[in-house]
Amino acid sequence: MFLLILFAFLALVVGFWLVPRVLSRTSLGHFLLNRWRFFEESFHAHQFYKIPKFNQHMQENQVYHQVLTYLNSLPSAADSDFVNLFSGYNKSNQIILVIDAHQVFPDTFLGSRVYWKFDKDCFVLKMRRKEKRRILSSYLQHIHKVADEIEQKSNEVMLYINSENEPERNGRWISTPFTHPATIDTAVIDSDLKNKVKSDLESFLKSKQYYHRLGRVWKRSYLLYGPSGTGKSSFIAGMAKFLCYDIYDVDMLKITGDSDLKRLLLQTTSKSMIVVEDLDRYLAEKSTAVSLSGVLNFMDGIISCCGEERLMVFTVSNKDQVDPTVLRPGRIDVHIHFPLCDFSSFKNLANSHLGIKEHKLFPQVEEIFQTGASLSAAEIGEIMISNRGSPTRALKTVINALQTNNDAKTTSSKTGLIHKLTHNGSVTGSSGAPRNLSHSGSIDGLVDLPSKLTHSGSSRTIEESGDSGIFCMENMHTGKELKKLYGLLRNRSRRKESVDLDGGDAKLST
Ligand SMILES: Nc1ncnc2c1ncn2[C@@H]1O[C@H](COP(=O)(O)OP(=O)(O)OP(=O)(O)O)[C@@H](O)[C@H]1O
Ligand SMILES: [Mg+2]
Repeated sequence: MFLLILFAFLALVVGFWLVPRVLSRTSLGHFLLNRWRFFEESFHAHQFYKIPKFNQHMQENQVYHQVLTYLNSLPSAADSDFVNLFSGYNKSNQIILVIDAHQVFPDTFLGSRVYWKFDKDCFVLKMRRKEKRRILSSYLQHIHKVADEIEQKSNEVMLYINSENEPERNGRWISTPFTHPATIDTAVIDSDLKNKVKSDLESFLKSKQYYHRLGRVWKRSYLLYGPSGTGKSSFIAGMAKFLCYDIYDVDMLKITGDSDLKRLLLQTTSKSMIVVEDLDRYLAEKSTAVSLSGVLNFMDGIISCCGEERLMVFTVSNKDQVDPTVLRPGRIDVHIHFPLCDFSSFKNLANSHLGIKEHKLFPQVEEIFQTGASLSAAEIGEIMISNRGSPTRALKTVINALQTNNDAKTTSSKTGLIHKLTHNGSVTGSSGAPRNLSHSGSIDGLVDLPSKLTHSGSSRTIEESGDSGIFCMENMHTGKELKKLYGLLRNRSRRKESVDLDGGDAKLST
């Protein structure tokens, strides 16, 4: 009898305490649970919903994106057999879990169990047929809400670039998190101008009803114009971060024609910025397969209504050389001028780069600016970064570079060709058009139109310095050296062709 009681007691301990614990810690338990679920589920009739990544027009399906965000946040995603671990985009010490393909993710909503299966380009939702009327629509709304909240919290901006046109590829845009550190506030431009841009963007965000009442597409186009290295691209980054919009950076060289450009536009989403940099160069050189009319339709054609709440941003170095039809209101609503540095922007750069508000060399710098010398913020900024350990050396180098720029201008008025020292010490050549002397930065379309200003088209041309490679500014501090180099390069430039480096693609230009 005693043995029987002992045996019964042991059986109870094993049955109620040991077995569940062993099972919950072993893959056997996991296996049995899955089998049980499968068994139980097989008594119900199910409905399946497919959510493909792209629709029939190859546009990204927003529901797919939301489901992905939602599933990644579910505890069942972390518990699945395979999970991808990635480092955080903005915080490298953060680990992000991302679901893996071919896994099944159970979820419970309003007391019903549903299952998600994930394949590379498609999600499949499985739910009991008898429950679909009760939960489907509110479940999808729930996913939308949760995904929206997660995205708003993450504040993450994505950069999309267009790939080559490969028929077997689904969609042409390749995305990566956009982690550019520039903001509108870090741009060294007139602070009034910054505020005007910010309030223009803010009022755009609130204007959906207004645009629709007028029968207009809710979009706004910006033209950023000015010489190379004046901060146009960095400002675009700042605008995207300000709006929390994704950037679609259109590489016109990879587009095979007008209809290809339209297709690309169709594959963009709303709440985004479509960016075309150096538009003037593509149009002038005819280096893209897109025609002028293709560009005009892209900017303001009937197709531009697809995917509202959009900003289009174009950069050019010299807007006077762009066909006026490209610039008409509607195609371009706001013109922002990015001038070369003046003394005031130089002081802002000295403050941000060297941490100095005043210096005994400032009067000398001001004087040389007054003579008409000027360099881009990129050039002056780079000199300051290279010499940040010694503000005096940095200022002296800036003075020398400005002096050289001035000398070059004087010579160019005779020879018609300017050679100037760039930020990294290399020598640039640019067309000899006169540089403007207004440096305040201005915004047309919103306020005054600085149409009287003309700017030299300054494509960044780095001239090879022969055997020794590109000259480096860090090694040169005296005006004598700079002048010697300038003279040497002037002689060389008459004989040699130059290498045009732009966006990393080296291209010979003569
Ligand atoms: N106004 C500015 N304020 C702050 N930094 C600037 C400014 N202009 C240029 N820079 C700095 O110079 C570098 C080049 O700037 P950016 O690429 O934005 O110039 P860009 O006008 O787009 O030149 P490009 O026409 O050659 O593409 C960046 O590192 C940027 O931080
Ligand atoms: Mg740029």
